[in-house]
Amino acid sequence: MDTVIECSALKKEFKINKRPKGFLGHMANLIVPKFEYKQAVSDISFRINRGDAVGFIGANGAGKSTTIKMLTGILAPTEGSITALGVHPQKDRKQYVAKIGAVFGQKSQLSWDLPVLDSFYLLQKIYQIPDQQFNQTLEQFTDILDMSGFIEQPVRQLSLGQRMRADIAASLLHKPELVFFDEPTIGLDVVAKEKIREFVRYLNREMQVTVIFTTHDMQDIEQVCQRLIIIDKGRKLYDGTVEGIKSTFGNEKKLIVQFESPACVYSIPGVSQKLKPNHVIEFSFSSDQVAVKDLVQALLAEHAVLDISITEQGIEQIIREIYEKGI
Ligand SMILES: Nc1ncnc2c1ncn2[C@@H]1O[C@H](COP(=O)(O)OP(=O)(O)OP(=O)(O)O)[C@@H](O)[C@H]1O
Repeated sequence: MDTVIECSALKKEFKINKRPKGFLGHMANLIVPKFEYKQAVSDISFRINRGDAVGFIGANGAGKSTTIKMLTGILAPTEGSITALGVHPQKDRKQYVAKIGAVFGQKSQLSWDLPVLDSFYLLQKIYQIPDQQFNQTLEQFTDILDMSGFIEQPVRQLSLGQRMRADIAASLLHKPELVFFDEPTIGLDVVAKEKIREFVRYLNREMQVTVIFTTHDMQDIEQVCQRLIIIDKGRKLYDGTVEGIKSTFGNEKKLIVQFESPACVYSIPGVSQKLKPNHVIEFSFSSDQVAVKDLVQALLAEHAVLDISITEQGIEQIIREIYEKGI
């Protein structure tokens, strides 16, 4: 398989100036500055193949942005190695940036006061995109990203959703093979998020662009990515399919039963009970250990039941528990 990114034992340490408090401390710091070291990424290795759509997730401060910055060549790793698209992202920066795209949800690459289209023309010059290719790509993106209504407006007048679509188009005009999306759906409403996901899916599946996607929204992951890398405190916690994480960790089920009258259900092995108002009991169990059918049959045999519903752990809940308890 064609490897697009290979990184090995990546480590990033930030040197932080530790300023003592007060005027004297400030003066002392000028003469003998004191530093401390912050380990943002401790040991991360993975390989990404052409055509992959990889969700790169972790709790706040886990080291996602730092890793993405190393992969895009913005930051140099303290230790470890990266080869991406056959080159060294930092040493061969010029060659590398011509082949990659990066979309940062928190930061626009468009000029605030210029109409969107003018920023696009500027990028055409920077990337030296031939007119015919540029016009064709622009027409295609204007259509798919529904930009015709605002493409001539200055960026500062756009809504967040419009700005994000324009930013995505801007980062793709030079037809990169590999695109990094760093929280592209942050702050968007459900419809706007859906449009972005649809477009990234199209990019990955129809245009075979390799996608690395960081987000805190698990719907992004479920709808866009096949593979998931979870990092925690600068280390890789999980690397596998999205389906795999659901089948491995998503066995927890809840059966919510409303009884006709206050019910006392005997303890059932492997099942925990929580009493709720209106004669409702919530039974929690692992589908590995207890079959739903057996549990329902046992309850119906002994009690008059008004209503039954069952809930499964969604990916959101699975990931929350992994962040809280580890793997
Ligand atoms: N330039 C920097 N100088 C010092 N420390 C930094 C710097 N950049 C990041 N860090 C620290 O490194 C750790 C990892 O930060 P990073 O931004 O990579 O996390 P993240 O997973 O992207 O978090 P979030 O989801 O909140 O964006 C944090 O503790 C952060 O404070």
